[in-house]
Amino acid sequence: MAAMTKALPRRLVGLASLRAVSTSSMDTLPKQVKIVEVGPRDGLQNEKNIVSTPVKIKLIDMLSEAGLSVIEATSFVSPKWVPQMADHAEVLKGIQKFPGITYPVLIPNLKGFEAAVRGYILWKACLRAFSPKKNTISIKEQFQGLTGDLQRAQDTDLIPPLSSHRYVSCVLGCPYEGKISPAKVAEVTKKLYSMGCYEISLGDTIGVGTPGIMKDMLSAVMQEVPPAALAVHCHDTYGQALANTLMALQMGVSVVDSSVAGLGGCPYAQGASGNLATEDLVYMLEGLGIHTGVNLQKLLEAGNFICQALNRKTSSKVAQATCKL
Ligand SMILES: CC(C)(COP(=O)([O-])OP(=O)([O-])OC[C@H]1O[C@@H](n2cnc3c(N)ncnc32)[C@H](O)[C@@H]1OP(=O)([O-])[O-])[C@@H](O)C(=O)NCCC(=O)NCCSC(=O)C[C@@](C)(O)CC(=O)[O-]
Repeated sequence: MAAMTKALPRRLVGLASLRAVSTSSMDTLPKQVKIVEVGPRDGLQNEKNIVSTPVKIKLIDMLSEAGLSVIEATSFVSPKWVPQMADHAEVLKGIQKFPGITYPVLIPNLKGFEAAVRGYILWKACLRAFSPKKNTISIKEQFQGLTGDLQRAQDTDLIPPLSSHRYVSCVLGCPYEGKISPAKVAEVTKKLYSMGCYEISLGDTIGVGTPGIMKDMLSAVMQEVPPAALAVHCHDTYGQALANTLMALQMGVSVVDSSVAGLGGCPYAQGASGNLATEDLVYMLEGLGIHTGVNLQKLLEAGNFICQALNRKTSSKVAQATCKL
């Protein structure tokens, strides 16, 4: 505790007083959590005004300096649908590649993969459920497309089968279908796991879940897939993102997606608001004595930088609280 207090400026030392908590429900928490920072991609993709490439690069560099070990840098998607990500190649070229930090990119199809192989680091793909033209296709059809694309990409020898990280979206509620059965999420997740995905991120894309729904969903998924292969990705539409994430941590998940300043929202999911703010996640984890490797002060600076560039207020409660102190 002393080390953490020393590293924090005075206005953040309130953290230390939160660290003593140890109840039986907290005993199941992981000792270390890997935070996947999705701000530069999931966070910015929803911004109507195009953010300049140098600003994106500076943001990613600041996040790297804050100690985040995984930063989703951009996406190789259709610029027709998501113009904000059209500068993907320039962003990847411009960022400082810090040793030990990975900069995954989101790739929805073979076209994106082919565009990305020139300079990118990790294969990351999402189910194509949110394209306006594709939202009526069945999960079976999506799998047929994904299996074909993944196979063709692997045939190039550029990616090993196990380097695939995937998203399953709308796991706690869907803008088209409403309630989603935990058994269905388990079925889809199991299929991805059996295809060799090393990490499957379960997304509450529209942020409608509550901890009880998260618990039911994860209980079903964990019958099929080990917690070590799971991540959670919570949006904060109803203010439940942190509580839902805590439930997942208590159930053994140790990889969490979040976004600096709580930026974000899916352009194809009506009503979806920002992601869980990374600052709030780090504050909670440090308060619980869970190691993140993130310097909260530097993270707050990165959040401040991007909020100024976007001319908007942060959605992070921690950032709001500390700027008042
Ligand atoms: C879904 C697809 C791939 C279907 O792509 P498609 O099957 O080719 O169909 P399309 O009609 O949408 O294609 C439109 C045009 O885009 C081109 N195109 C197609 N793919 C690419 C590509 N990779 N790079 C560059 N161009 C591309 C394609 O060739 C075509 O060009 P045209 O023939 O009209 O000249 C496409 O519509 C697309 O890229 N849409 C955007 C998808 C996207 O970015 N969604 C948001 C990410 S999901 C998310 O944020 C949720 C998540 C992951 O964070 C977790 C959560 O919260 O749950």
